[in-house]
Amino acid sequence: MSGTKVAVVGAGGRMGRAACAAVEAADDLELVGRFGRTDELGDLAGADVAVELTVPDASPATVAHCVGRGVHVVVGTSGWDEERLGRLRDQLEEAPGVGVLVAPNFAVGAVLMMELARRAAPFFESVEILEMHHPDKVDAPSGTAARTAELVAEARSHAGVPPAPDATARDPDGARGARLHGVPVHSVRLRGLVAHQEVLLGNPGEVLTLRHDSLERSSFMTGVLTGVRRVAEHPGLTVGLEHYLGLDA
Ligand SMILES: NC(=O)C1=CN([C@@H]2O[C@H](COP(=O)(O)OP(=O)(O)OC[C@H]3O[C@@H](n4cnc5c(N)ncnc54)[C@H](OP(=O)(O)O)[C@@H]3O)[C@@H](O)[C@H]2O)C=CC1
Ligand SMILES: O=C(O)C1=N[C@H](C(=O)O)C[C@H](O)C1
Repeated sequence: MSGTKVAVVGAGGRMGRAACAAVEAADDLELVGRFGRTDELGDLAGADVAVELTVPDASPATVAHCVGRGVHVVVGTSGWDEERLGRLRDQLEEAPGVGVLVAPNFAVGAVLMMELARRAAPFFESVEILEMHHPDKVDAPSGTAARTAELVAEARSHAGVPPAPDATARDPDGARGARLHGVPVHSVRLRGLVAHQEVLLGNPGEVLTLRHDSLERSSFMTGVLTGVRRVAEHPGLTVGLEHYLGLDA
């Protein structure tokens, strides 16, 4: 069955294998290429869309190669900070019609958790993020936690919320976690876990906990396929699957 031609880069990895299987199972998509670390990307086997699921060190060059060949890209790899996104935006200006989706998290529940955190953040004195992943993950904090911190910080700044109270005066071992956009982020790596996050929001006398659990990688596949099907309709750079789901209204 032919349809949108899809190549998966990072095809041998945990996510890459799941993405190949999901594309193969979809009647409207055709898996034309599986690329690993040592493969020449070339013309991406004639793909219309590449799904990029590698490692943060390799992702920018891989995506740049695809865009240079006029291939739309759905990027799941973490590590896309503002500097990397800025370089990609510049490249996309020279590639009109090419779409790139950078999705910090493809799970619908995680996208909703981030959106709910953004909305709730201005109503609470304190916000902290706890992200928990399998111990084979190479980067910390997770891309999801980084994006959540950014959204939370933007919402609080826009609403004029003061910094969260914190009397800590001595923390020689960094027990208070990393600070991303001023939001404390705590990373756990534990055998048995897949991908989990809690956003803790506190006020006097109350705590709201927003929690999402990806219990298996199938949780990401609906989002991957949505990205593949829609990326050509969104030329330029889109950050976050919410923009393809109508959640940005
Ligand atoms: N957005 C989302 O919803 C999700 C994002 N992720 C992210 O996706 C990425 C991949 O995760 P995961 O599958 O668990 O990781 P894995 O380590 O299982 O897979 C990464 C794969 O990329 C390959 N690779 C490394 N460099 C290159 C390269 N230059 N070209 C082609 N392939 C390359 C690796 O090959 P080799 O084995 O030879 O090194 C490996 O097969 C991570 O950044 C992770 O954070 C994960 C889950 C969900
Ligand atoms: O490496 C993972 O597993 C995951 N990576 C992404 C991230 O860094 O946020 C998405 C999800 O958390 C799983």
